[in-house]
Amino acid sequence: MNRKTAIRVEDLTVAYDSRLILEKVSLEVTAGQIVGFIGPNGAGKTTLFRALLGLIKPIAGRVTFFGDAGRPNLGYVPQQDRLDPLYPLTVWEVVAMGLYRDLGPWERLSRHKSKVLDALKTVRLEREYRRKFWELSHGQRQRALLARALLSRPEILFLDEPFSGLDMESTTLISQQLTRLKSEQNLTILLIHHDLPFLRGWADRVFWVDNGRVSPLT
Ligand SMILES: Nc1ncnc2c1ncn2[C@@H]1O[C@H](COP(=O)(O)OP(=O)(O)OP(=O)(O)O)[C@@H](O)[C@H]1O
Repeated sequence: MNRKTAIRVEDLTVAYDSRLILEKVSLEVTAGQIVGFIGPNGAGKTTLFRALLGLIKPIAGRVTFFGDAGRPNLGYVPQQDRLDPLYPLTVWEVVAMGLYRDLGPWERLSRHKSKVLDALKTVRLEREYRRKFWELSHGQRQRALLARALLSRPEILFLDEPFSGLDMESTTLISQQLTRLKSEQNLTILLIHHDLPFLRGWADRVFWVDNGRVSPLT
């Protein structure tokens, strides 16, 4: 494996209680690629992402990043329905959370205003920043969550159904931004999406998740 392999998964097995969800999954993701995951509801796509992110402990197997260089900075945009709807934060505050990892203990967020503003501009939300996050449309919220993830400068970005419920305009905006980040910053992007023709046309590779297995479609 060389630096060009962003993620290497070997014989990954994940279970909830005693129920096997993923069984001996092996795959590789090349750095700087957009990789789609598709499969039936409940097949284990989110579980795969959570295991790769280190949020669930697998019962067996190994995940290595960039030739075993330790855990890189991983960005994650979960499905919106898994967020806490009571969050009373503004759009600005939600996006600025992407900076927390970089801030020193006494450093003030206000020093980084321009970074937050740039991130908001990337997803065309610069005029919405004072609004409450939960007052935004679904598509605008998705864009804010992407801006938050990008602000943390991930080396690998995981997106769980980033286009679900989005209109054409937001889908096009987000997919164009992701393609740009891939080309300009060699960002590795993994996403779950249910539209196979779209994935075939846009992603570099597509994996099918079903029956505990993950197999390449393209
Ligand atoms: N925390 C949990 N505890 C127990 N079972 C779980 C947990 N999370 C998910 N599951 C179960 O594991 C299976 C895989 O769920 P997962 O969310 O990974 O599927 P998915 O492919 O992402 O589905 P969808 O396309 O519907 O989002 C499902 O049967 C689900 O009910």
